[in-house]
Amino acid sequence: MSRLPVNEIFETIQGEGQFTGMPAVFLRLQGCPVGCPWCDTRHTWEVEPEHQVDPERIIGVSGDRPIWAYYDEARLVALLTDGRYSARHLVITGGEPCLYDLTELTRLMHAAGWRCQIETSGCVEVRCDEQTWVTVSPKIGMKGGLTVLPQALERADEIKHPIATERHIEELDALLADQPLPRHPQICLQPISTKKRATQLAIDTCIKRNWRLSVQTHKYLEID
Ligand SMILES: C[S@@+](CC[C@H](N)C(=O)[O-])C[C@H]1O[C@@H](n2cnc3c(N)ncnc32)[C@H](O)[C@@H]1O
Ligand SMILES: Nc1nc2[nH]cc(C(=O)O)c2c(=O)[nH]1
Ligand code: SF4
Ligand SMILES: [Mg+2]
Repeated sequence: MSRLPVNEIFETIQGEGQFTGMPAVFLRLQGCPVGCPWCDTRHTWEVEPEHQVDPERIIGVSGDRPIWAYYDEARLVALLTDGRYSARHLVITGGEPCLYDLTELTRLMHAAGWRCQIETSGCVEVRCDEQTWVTVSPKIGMKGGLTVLPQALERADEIKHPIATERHIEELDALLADQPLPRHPQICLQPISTKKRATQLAIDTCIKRNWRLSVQTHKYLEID
């Protein structure tokens, strides 16, 4: 068992990537050292002792707050499987969820009949059950000084790249040039912050390359 700092747990529709449209429970873990300038969850970056709260406080209420509570795997699995949720798809996101070893949590959730998906930058080693769907959103040259690891790209079931300019596409090409991808991940482009120009560039590039478009549908729908 280990202690995981949890920022929020809420049920919604997966808004991004290949599982777009899937009812899902989101488990957002606190802490991220990567430092993307356009990050839409900056409140998850720091794990500040003064922002620790009681575990009950972070359930079912979604919001951009830097609070977090410790949960161990047994308590999380008990909560997620006690009948309050209809979804059977768990999205583990953050912050950077792979700062933590997710092997036990994903193993227990698969044993309970759920599908697990991890959303990760790929900048730290991915530790999870073999059956887990891993979405790597590679981060290159961000201000935290980390960069995406070959281990994460090799584990990827999906590569979902946030883009705003041609440079982001060139960076992805360079990253994937000699990289083995044994799981043959689908490559998706995701426009940064639903910006019009970024979206048009993503559409044009996806058509040209036969890649997949991932728009953040929850932002258009104004849901969590
Ligand atoms: C908030 S991150 C958390 C998980 C992990 N740290 C990561 O970056 O994959 C979840 C997803 O949102 C994407 N994302 C974050 N901010 C975004 C933005 N402003 N526009 C588009 N995608 C964004 C990330 O690239 C990632 O795919
Ligand atoms: N609906 C919804 N879908 C999402 N897909 C990835 C998200 C994330 O923040 O990791 C996210 C999110 O925050 N909300
Ligand atoms: S890696 Fe993910 S959580 Fe961390 S700063 Fe980048 S988008 Fe935000
Ligand atoms: Mg989000």
